[in-house]
Amino acid sequence: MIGLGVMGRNLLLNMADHGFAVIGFDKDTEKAKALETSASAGTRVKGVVALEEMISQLQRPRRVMMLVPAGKPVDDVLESLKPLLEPGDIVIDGGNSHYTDTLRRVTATKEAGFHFMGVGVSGGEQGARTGPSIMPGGDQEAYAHVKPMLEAISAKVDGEPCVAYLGKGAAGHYVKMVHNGIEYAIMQLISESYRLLKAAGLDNDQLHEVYKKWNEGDMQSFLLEITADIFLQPDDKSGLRLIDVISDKAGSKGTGKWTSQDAMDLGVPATVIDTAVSMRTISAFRDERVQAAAIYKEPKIPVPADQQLFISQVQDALQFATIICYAQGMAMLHSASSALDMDIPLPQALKVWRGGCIIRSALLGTFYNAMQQSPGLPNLLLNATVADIIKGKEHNMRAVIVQAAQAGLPAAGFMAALSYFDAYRSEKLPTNLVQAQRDYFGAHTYQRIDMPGSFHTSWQHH
Ligand SMILES: NC(=O)C1=CN([C@@H]2O[C@H](COP(=O)(O)OP(=O)(O)OC[C@H]3O[C@@H](n4cnc5c(N)ncnc54)[C@H](OP(=O)(O)O)[C@@H]3O)[C@@H](O)[C@H]2O)C=CC1
Ligand SMILES: O=C(CO)[C@H](O)[C@H](O)COP(=O)(O)O
Repeated sequence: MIGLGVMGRNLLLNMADHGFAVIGFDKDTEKAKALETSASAGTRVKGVVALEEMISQLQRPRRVMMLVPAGKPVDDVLESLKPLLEPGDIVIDGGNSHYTDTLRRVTATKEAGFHFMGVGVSGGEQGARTGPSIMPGGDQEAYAHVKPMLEAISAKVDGEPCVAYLGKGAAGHYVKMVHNGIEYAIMQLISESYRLLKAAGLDNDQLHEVYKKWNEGDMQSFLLEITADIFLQPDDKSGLRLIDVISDKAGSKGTGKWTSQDAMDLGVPATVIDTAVSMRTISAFRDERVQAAAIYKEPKIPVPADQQLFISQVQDALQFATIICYAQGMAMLHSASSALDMDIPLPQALKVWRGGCIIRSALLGTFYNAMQQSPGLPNLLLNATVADIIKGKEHNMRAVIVQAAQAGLPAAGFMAALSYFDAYRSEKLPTNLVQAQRDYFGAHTYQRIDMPGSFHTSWQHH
């Protein structure tokens, strides 16, 4: 393992726990030593400070994994490995690399004679240590060599490993990118639900109870579970709850933005993901928001007095919108699979996400069944079971948006989800007017509903 940070160190110790003899490389002697001291008793873990020493001790074909920051560090590691590797050796990039970088590296390393695989890993620190969700793609021959180990260290759901071969080329990193886009979107929706519930008067203890209860039902998910926990965390510096002293400026490393950018390139609407990315961006404009808050006062319409009813409406709205996030992400994978020649097995991607990863949720079982029934399904919203859930939540979704809009509470993610739904389920959209406008000013032509072909009109000024 190259890169003994949060993910690399924990994943390596996980491998050791499953009986594999492992070596970790770090330039820093202390970090290399710390790896050995943190290993479980009886495991075979070695920390080294020279890459040559690590490579020379590996069995052939050598299996080298890196978990370093995306971008230049991955290229640097590859450069330093090149003179040390032999034909047939396997290099795995387990980080959040952009899939186009992975494609470039696959080609470059093939010329050098060794295998390069992009493998998405999700689960954070704890998941890496005890069982992450793993998304491999690319070279099938190389995958056969690492499959037993990846299956051993992955999370398990109903005894099945949360790892599967997810397609050609950079499919592993592509699926991980979309996973992160969905992650951004669901986190945004949960944060909006938090804002709405706070406006209805809930304190941190009540918020904890609400999210805990939601997490016990059919909405069960990792993100709801940690959300419930967050409201109870005390702050040792202020004596307040930690959530109340955390700045509202949210950071990001880019995978959500990449998902949105790629959705645009593919021509697949991923509006909740786009909104989540934009909302993180607007969160960074703190100074301007403070100025704007002084100019534009919140409307004086409170959210309704019936707190229990409102909580149940928000619960339904959150589930409705969360389903839309998965539907948009899966529609993207459906399209990318053929457009980018990756042959992504969509049911397998859902199966891999059922455990270990940040977006794991009880809903994944329903989605997996939907995709198993019809693997070519372009959108989860077209599945009958999913449609029944959506129809059951639709009324409350609308009710929450009306109340959020009247109270002046930001709920862009919820609104994006409903707007997408309303457009997707519309047999007729008003975009006939857009076509007329394009032809009017730019002679871009239009199609008619009553006969085939392209038409242009010399539009009259009236
Ligand atoms: N943290 C998370 O929850 C998740 C992270 N990821 C992805 O996994 C990758 C690693 O993330 P994470 O473990 O959190 O990051 P960390 O910053 O914790 O660790 C990165 C490690 O890479 C090492 N490193 C950096 N540059 C080089 C280099 N050129 N050569 C050798 N080693 C290098 C660092 O060493 P040093 O400290 O000495 O510089 C450090 O040990 C990233 O791509 C990240 O996006 C994926 C899933 C979840
Ligand atoms: O890949 C992950 C989880 O699946 C990482 O935690 C990722 O870094 C989160 O993205 P960001 O830092 O942009 O919020």
